[in-house]
Amino acid sequence: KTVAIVGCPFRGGQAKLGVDKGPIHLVEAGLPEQLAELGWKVQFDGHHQFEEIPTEDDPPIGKLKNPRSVSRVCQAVAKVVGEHAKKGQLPLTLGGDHSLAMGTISGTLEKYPDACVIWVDAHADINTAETTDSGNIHGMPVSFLLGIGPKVDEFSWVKPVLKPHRIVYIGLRDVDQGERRILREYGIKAFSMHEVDKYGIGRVVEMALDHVNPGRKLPIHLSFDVDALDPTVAPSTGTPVRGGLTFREGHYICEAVYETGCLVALDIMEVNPSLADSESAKQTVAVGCSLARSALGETLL
Ligand SMILES: CN[C@](CCCC[B-](O)(O)O)(CCN1CCCCC1)C(=O)O
Ligand SMILES: [Mn+2]
Ligand SMILES: [Mn+2]
Ligand SMILES: [Mn+2]
Repeated sequence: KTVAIVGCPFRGGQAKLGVDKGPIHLVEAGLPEQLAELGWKVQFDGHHQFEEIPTEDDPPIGKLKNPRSVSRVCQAVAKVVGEHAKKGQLPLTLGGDHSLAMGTISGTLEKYPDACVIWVDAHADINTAETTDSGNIHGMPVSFLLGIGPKVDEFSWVKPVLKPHRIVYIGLRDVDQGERRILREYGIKAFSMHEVDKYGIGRVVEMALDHVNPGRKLPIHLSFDVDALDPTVAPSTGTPVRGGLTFREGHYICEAVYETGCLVALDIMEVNPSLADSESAKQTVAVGCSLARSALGETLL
């Protein structure tokens, strides 16, 4: 089986410099070789070069920042991920900020329209053009994929391919008021850190899978934002929030998803190697690599 590494050095969905260097550091840390070690055929045709749209040519649309750049890059990513999936490969997208998931999930659902999404994150990333306060599109990809909120012409290429009952969240602990309303209104299932504490990660993952993939028959797209982990575990990321998943809880999710045999696509997002001292940056990159390995079959015994 082939894993196709899609390196996406992109930071337009948010304001901090450095998250575009995430893919470069993950690859330099040896991720391709580590996956080959696991028995995967690894295809990595170099990081994708996205031509930058100069900021003066990409003024905000309403509150949305860098809209044209985000849209263009995500559309390119959707094509690339879709192509790899159609070739029967498993696309592993390395971010870059989480706005990229608009592209990756669009690509996956083109090949696997029934795929379900497991979204591991401190945040719901479901703000609409109306509810966002930051205008940072990395806080919005899920709303575009669901086709909810006011239409934004720039993003008309994003089709409403995702259904509310086909996504489940694990790790939420920083959800805006507008997002809480949307989660309730659309009946979207979310296991926050409260549920992780209450039931334990094993039960939470089982309940999450039972919700989106009851017979374990549907393909799974796992979109992992490293800020789901506690900042002591993954410090070098743009929007850290205390009270997150332990190293083991994060890896358990990946191991359990792999065990279903349903994984068809994986995103490792929001690794920003420039936000902390080099030790913490290295630690965060190493965690990104080990999460990917666990989701792709690495076991402890
Ligand atoms: C919770 N929503 C935030 C963060 C989105 C994080 C995106 B991710 O990809 O890293 O998950 C924060 C919105 N504001 C809340 C009030 C204080 C300032 C930030 C947003 O900008 O929409
Ligand atoms: Mn490629
Ligand atoms: Mn996110
Ligand atoms: Mn997040």
